Amino acid sequence: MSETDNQPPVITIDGPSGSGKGTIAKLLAEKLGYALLDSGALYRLTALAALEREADLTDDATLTEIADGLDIRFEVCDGKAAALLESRDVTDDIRRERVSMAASKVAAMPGVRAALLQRQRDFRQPPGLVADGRDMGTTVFPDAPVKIFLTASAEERARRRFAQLREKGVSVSLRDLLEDIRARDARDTNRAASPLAPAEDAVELDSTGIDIEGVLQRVLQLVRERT
Ligand SMILES: Nc1ncnc2c1ncn2[C@@H]1O[C@H](COP(=O)(O)OP(=O)(O)OP(=O)(O)O)[C@@H](O)[C@H]1O
Ligand SMILES: Nc1ccn([C@H]2C[C@H](O)[C@@H](COP(=O)(O)O)O2)c(=O)n1
Repeated sequence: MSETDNQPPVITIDGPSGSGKGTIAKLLAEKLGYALLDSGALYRLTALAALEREADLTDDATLTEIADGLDIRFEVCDGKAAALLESRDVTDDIRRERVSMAASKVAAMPGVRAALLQRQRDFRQPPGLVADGRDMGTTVFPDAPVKIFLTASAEERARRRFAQLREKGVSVSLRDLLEDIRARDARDTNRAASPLAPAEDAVELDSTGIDIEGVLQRVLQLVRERT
């Protein structure tokens, strides 16, 4: 496997919300025995901390201070990954819609992104790392040997989220979910700081109509070809 400056290799998986990045990143990390970085969780934790402090979600200086001072940990509890904020298990809280929306605002702040940069790079460890997010291949790990940009149509992503929430017993309208997805896509793509975009050397993979196993097999094929 190619390594830059003797650094452990990184496989980056970027793409819009609901494209399946988190699912594929987790399966791939398990398969390869690599560490896993869910970078979105860092923005969600920052957003939750900001909401709890009733911070102004447009005030970059305040949000940057919150991101800089975040007391967070990731642990595995009963085989499940847990996110802790100030030693409280907030795994479910950071997935709530209010936090999703806040995370997308917080993530647009250049100071917040700068504050979280080194924390993300610190996840790189032997034998390797799978990192999922929006700017893993462009900004956080530009030297990654394998970069994937995973997409799916907005309608398909809304249907996936709808099924996921229905399974959890959460009642939502497909139309509202589609609107939310489009709003988050627009915010993630149009922001000035590290917008959602494929790296020049990323391989784009459209997962519309391909099941999880099918996507995983294509990604594994790419990893084999490029490492
Ligand atoms: N190829 C696929 N076919 C069908 N369902 C899928 C596929 N990939 C993922 N899913 C399902 O879609 C939902 C969203 O997937 P996931 O959370 O991995 O997306 P994501 O890109 O990480 O989203 P976010 O950026 O919002 O965290 C999950 O319920 C997952 O099981
Ligand atoms: N590298 C990243 C990761 C995430 N974000 C933003 C995008 C979302 O609005 C929010 C939560 O991410 P998710 O858990 O849905 O993947 O954080 C980002 O800007 N950069």
